[in-house]
Amino acid sequence: MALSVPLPHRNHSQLRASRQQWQAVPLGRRGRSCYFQSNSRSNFPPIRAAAVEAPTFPLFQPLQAEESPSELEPADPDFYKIGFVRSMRAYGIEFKEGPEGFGVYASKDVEPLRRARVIMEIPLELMLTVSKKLPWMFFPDIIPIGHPIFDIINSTDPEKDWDLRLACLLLYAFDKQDNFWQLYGDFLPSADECTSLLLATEEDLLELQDEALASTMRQQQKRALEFWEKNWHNGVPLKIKRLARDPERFIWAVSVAQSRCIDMQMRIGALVQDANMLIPYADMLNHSFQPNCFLHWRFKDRMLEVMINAGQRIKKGDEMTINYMCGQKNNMFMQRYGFSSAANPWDVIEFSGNARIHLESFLSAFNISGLPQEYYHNSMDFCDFHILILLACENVLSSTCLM
Ligand SMILES: C[S@@+](CC[C@H](N)C(=O)[O-])C[C@H]1O[C@@H](n2cnc3c(N)ncnc32)[C@H](O)[C@@H]1O
Repeated sequence: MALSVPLPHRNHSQLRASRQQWQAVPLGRRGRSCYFQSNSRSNFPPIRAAAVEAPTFPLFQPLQAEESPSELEPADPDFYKIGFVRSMRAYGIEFKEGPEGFGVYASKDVEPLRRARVIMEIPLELMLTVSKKLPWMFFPDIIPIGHPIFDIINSTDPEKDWDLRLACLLLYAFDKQDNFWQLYGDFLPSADECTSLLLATEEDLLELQDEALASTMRQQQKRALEFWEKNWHNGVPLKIKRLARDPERFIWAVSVAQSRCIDMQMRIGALVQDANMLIPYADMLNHSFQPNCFLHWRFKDRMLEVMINAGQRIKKGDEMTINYMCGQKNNMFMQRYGFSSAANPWDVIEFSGNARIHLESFLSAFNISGLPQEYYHNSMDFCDFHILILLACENVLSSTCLM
């Protein structure tokens, strides 16, 4: 898809206003402190595009400054407590909430080590897991045999409907007495806080100014709505009805599934299965194209570990991040997570003209002493414009250029 980066500028205040209808969904982040009450929920822009106004040539604009630590609020102590009593462990990190929702931050300096270092341990029992292929396997096995939610899950398309299955499991977990997710659900973003475009109104979608993306999202909304209508009709038993009394609740659950699911392999006995997982606490890690952390299974102890990349120096207050999707353009990030990034190295500007930029001038502006051979145009003095745009991204500069 010939999508340019950044995505077109959007008017967030208009978007917020048009999202009010979704606020009826009951779940919301518990213990939201005075900071948020006084600043209102509109601290969460509903849809985040990478775009900022770009009146001048974007190559020479500095990247936007990081969120200032002073805007972050510590997570409610209950957020830790509910996990700690179930053997979730966190080392040298803290969870904080800011205008862009929750994130994970270093609570102390970390010197670079030759080996990766653990910052979170999350027991398998706390995760919600559905195998990717038939026969559907759930872990933990919370659905009793014969429960009608299993028939609903069974009616999904094995190839395409992973998000609907996970949403059903999540809604079931919220309803199950004493299930961990009843407590953890209080810390998930509510419908007006969630950036997923599944929750966007038609007005929001029109403002995307990306007809292909808007049309994909309309189809996804229709698919989720039709699924709810088919399975939550008047005749269903109360134990199904109460899981999602209205379509908004179901579509919210699908958006949580889409924006928080991690695809991993899990091992049950000798069997290794591809699975879709909702992993509490690890799902508070935000995305970066230059992540300082990664996820790692310790099968023996049925633990998922979040680890700091080997050799990484981390300063107290730094955000810990993982890479959600490698090699995907911004339209995919918007579709799945509701944000895009000007720093996405996989999004190139399609440039159809034959303009070239004088290489010497460009290189000296960036203090670069040379480029790999394949980046040069026919003549050694000029370089394609789109290559220069790419090189302006920090990622590419650090990995390809001889600075
Ligand atoms: C897995 S959750 C991460 C935790 C999330 N911040 C929260 O408050 O629950 C993914 C969501 O976080 C937000 N997010 C993560 N990384 C981001 C980034 N680099 N830029 C903007 N939003 C991001 C988006 O709303 C995305 O849908």
